[in-house]
Order: sequence, then C-alpha cells, then structure tokens
Amino acid sequence: MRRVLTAARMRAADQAAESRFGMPSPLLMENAGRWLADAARELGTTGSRYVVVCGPGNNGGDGLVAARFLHISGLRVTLVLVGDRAKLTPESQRNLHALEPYGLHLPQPLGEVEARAGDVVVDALFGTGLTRAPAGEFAEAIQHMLCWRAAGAKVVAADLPSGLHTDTGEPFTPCVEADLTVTFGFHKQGQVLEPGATLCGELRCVDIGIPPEAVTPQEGRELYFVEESDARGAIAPRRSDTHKGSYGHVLVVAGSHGKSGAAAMSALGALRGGAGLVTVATRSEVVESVLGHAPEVMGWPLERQGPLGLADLEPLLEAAEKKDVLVIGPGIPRGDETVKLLGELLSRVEVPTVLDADALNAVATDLEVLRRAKGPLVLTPHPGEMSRLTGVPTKDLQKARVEVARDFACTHEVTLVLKGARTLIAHHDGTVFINPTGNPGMATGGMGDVLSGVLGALLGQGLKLPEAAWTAVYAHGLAADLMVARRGRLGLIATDVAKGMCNVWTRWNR
Ligand SMILES: NC(=O)C1=CN([C@@H]2O[C@H](COP(=O)(O)OP(=O)(O)OC[C@H]3O[C@@H](n4cnc5c(N)ncnc54)[C@H](O)[C@@H]3O)[C@@H](O)[C@H]2O)[C@H](O)CC1
Ligand SMILES: [K+]
Repeated sequence: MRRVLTAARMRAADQAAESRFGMPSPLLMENAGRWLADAARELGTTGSRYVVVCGPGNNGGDGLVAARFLHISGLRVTLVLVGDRAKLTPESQRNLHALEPYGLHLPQPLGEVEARAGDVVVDALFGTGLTRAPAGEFAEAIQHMLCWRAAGAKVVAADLPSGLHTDTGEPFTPCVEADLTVTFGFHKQGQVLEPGATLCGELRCVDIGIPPEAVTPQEGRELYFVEESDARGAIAPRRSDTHKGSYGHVLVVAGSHGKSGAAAMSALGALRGGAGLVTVATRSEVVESVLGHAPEVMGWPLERQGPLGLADLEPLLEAAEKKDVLVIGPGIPRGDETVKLLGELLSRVEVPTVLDADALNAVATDLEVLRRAKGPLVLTPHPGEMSRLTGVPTKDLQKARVEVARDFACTHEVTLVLKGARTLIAHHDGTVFINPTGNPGMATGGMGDVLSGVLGALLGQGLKLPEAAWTAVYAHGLAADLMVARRGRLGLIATDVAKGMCNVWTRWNR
C-alpha cells in the first residue's frame, strides 16, 4: 500500500529527510535527476534528441541533473531554461554550473528547439511548487511540449506533468500530457485522481532517499494507493481440506419484476468471487428467472407482492439465519416502507451487510438507519446515489470525492465505496484508499451489481473491512482490465467481468 501525499506533506518530508535523517536536498536532487535520466533513456534511443525543459525551481534542478547524466552517457541533449536565471533556486544554480564543463550550460531559446517522433522531452518545468496557472513563457513552454508530443516525441515528466495541481488532480490550462511520470519519494494526490492520473501516463514512484519515517503520520486522514500486491495478498490460498461451507454463505436480497437480472448479476459476482454458497431472496415471481441465470444459486421466495416493506421482515430474518453476509439492493422493489424494513433488519442482523443500488436510495430517506446497524456496513454508491445520500449535487461532490467520501464514512461509521474513475474506499477511521484498476469499458449496466456480489463473497470468506472492500474493487476492476487487454473496451458487459474474475484468480494463483 503506497501512502499518497499532498504537496505540503511532501515538502515537510523533504525537509525532515535533511533535518532528521541527514539526507541533504542536493543529494535528493542528484538521485531524482538520475532516475529521471534513466526513464528518459527508456523512452528513446541513442539516436534520439533529448530536450530537457527546466523551470526556475527544484523541479528544474531535477532536469538539470538529468541533462548531465544523459550527456555523460553520450546522448544528444538540448537544454531549455524557462524563467529568470537569476531566480533559480540554489540547488538549481549549482546544477546549472555543473553543466559548464560539458558546454551544456548555454540553453537554447525555446523557439529554436524542435522535437519530433523518436525524440524524448523531459518536462522539468514545474513540480509540487506550482501554485497558479502557468502563464507567459511558462505556458508557451507547455504548449511547445504538447506540440512536440503531438508530433510523436515521448514525454517524461519530472514528479508531475507541468500544469497539474499536485493535490486535486485538476489541470491548469495548459498542462503537459506525459507518457511517463517519474515521481519522487511518494505518490501525490493529483497523480492518482482523475484527470491527473490520465495526464501522468504511466506513473512510476522512485526512492530518492527520503525515509518513510520522514512523513508525519496523519491518523484519520491518510490516503493510500492500492497496489496489486496488496489485493493479491488479501486473498488466502485455498487449503485442500476445505469445502463449500468454508467459504461463506452469501444472502443476496435483490431483484424484482423486470429486474431479475440485477439479482442474477449480484449472485454471479458472489459465486465468481469465491463464495461457498449463494442464496437469492427475491419476490416469488422472480425466483425462477434468477435461478435460470445460475443453477448454482439457491432461491428464497418472498411471497408478497410489491415493494419491500415491514411485512418482509420475518421472512428475511429467517433467510438471514446461518448466512455470513448480506448483499441488499440490486433491483429491489423499493417503496416508502423499504427504509423502515432496512432499519429493522440491520438492527437485528450481526453479519456484515453490503448496501447497493436501491437500498442506498431507500437509506437516503433516513440516514439514521445506518446508526442502528448491528453489523459492519459497506455502502457502494455511484456518484448519483452519493448525491442522494449526501444532498450534495453530483458535479460538486465529484470535485471533492476524497473529502465527501471520508466525511460520510466517518459521520455514519460505515465503509463507503464511492465508485467512478478512480473508485475510492473510505473507512470510518478516516482512511481513504484509491483504486487504480478499471476502465471506461465498465460504463455499462450491471457492473455495480457484480461488484456488490464480489464484495459480499470476500466478506463471506472472512475478509474484514476496509480490506475486503479495496480488494473486491481492485479485483473487479482488474478483471475488466484483463478482458479489454485482449479485446475492445466497447461491448464489455457485466457478466463478462463476473466470468473474468477467474482470470484474476488465475493471475494471483488463487
Ligand atoms: N520532494 C522531494 O523530496 C524532492 C523534490 N524535488 C523536486 O522539487 C520540486 C519542487 O520544487 P519547488 O522549487 O518547490 O517548485 P517547482 O520546481 O515545482 O516550481 C517552480 C517554482 O516556480 C514558481 N511558480 C509556481 N507556479 C508558477 C507559475 N504558474 N508560473 C511561474 N512560476 C511559478 C514557484 O516559485 C515554484 O517554487 C519537486 O516537484 C521535485 O521535482 C527535489 O529535486 C528532490 C527532492
Ligand atoms: K514536471
């Protein structure tokens, strides 16, 4: 799990590296520049021109170090300095001076430089010190880098693509689009939130000598980036002396007339997520249709007609007996009484419960229901459902996803999975996890139903929250990524992803 920092915490870590751990800033810059040169060489060949665009701060200093290493290794380096040389930071001044023996210290005017296919551009204009929209010659430099990339040159960004806000992931205009971003020490928020994540291209975090202890912990406000090893490690290999009772019994409360598919997809997600047994409690008229999708699923007919209400409480309590986890919501028939039913059910059931889809819309009418829950709750809203839960307009909450998700999880003592491009998992201790997997091919009905089942399956196998949530989200997105790696994004459907969970378990040898 990688800790994700803001610019302020990064600067504090940078200073602590020197003051507490004896790692001086010039050495950090030397290490950063070397990593940057190595990455640039990966993107080019010995015949490439390496255009290094340096700004006035220490990001520019990284670039000056990289220019030196690229030159020493015999490559053609063109240096561009943007901004007033007199304002260079002391470390950058020193590294510009270090270029004199190589004759590299005389930068080329930006307008006289060209870069095209086969060349490599090193973007060392701005890093975590960017405080406002680039203007004048700085904006012009970014425009040039955008044009060079459009002409086929590869762009490697030092720490961040220049123009990207370190903390929000929102780009100023203009903003560099990188093929590869080499970030120093720790991930920054803006690199792992969209659209920043896309602007970074491949993101590579390198160790330049800042010890993890240099970062002051922020209990209750930490942000982590989930890596494949974390998710894989959360899934225990299966022992031979086990049976279907060893892997949990998931009760899916879902489906209604015309929406039997939602129940089936949730159940399929649970089965493909490794559940030992899956039962679907749904209206009698729907049971056969659900079972038709998956003969492995058992049905629990809810005899009444119409929306789920208090009259369904006893049958659902009976259905919940001896189950290890509940998944409630996909396609349920919702009415005014549904929230009352959920309040009564959750106040009696002790096992973990996943609330998805229309269960969320029901709970949104009375959030007190969450406080009455006896067992751990995990809610899986998409932004529209989150808007109904919080009353915050979707476009506004999308601009503050981390804060909105964290506040809700802490206020209501739940784990919250806020779906979207970079799904967030917020736990009620204030920790937020960012998921990197998934792709736009998932923008089709039923993906959330499958995820609710996968999440239920992991909870049923004994994973605790928040681990079960970030593991389920990671695996579900990876299943979709592995599928589109071999085919187009268009035409990917939810049941493909359910089946595709097997590719994840194969990849993880589980
Ligand atoms: N994190 C580490 O341990 C290390 C980081 N390094 C690199 O240092 C930069 C951060 O350097 P800093 O000097 O703070 O700022 P920048 O170089 O990112 O920005 C340059 C400078 O420009 C000014 N500025 C800000 N916005 C604008 C603007 N829109 N127009 C004009 N000028 C602007 C502001 O004064 C900035 O200070 C970090 O990203 C790493 O790349 C170290 O090299 C290694 C250790
Ligand atoms: K940069």
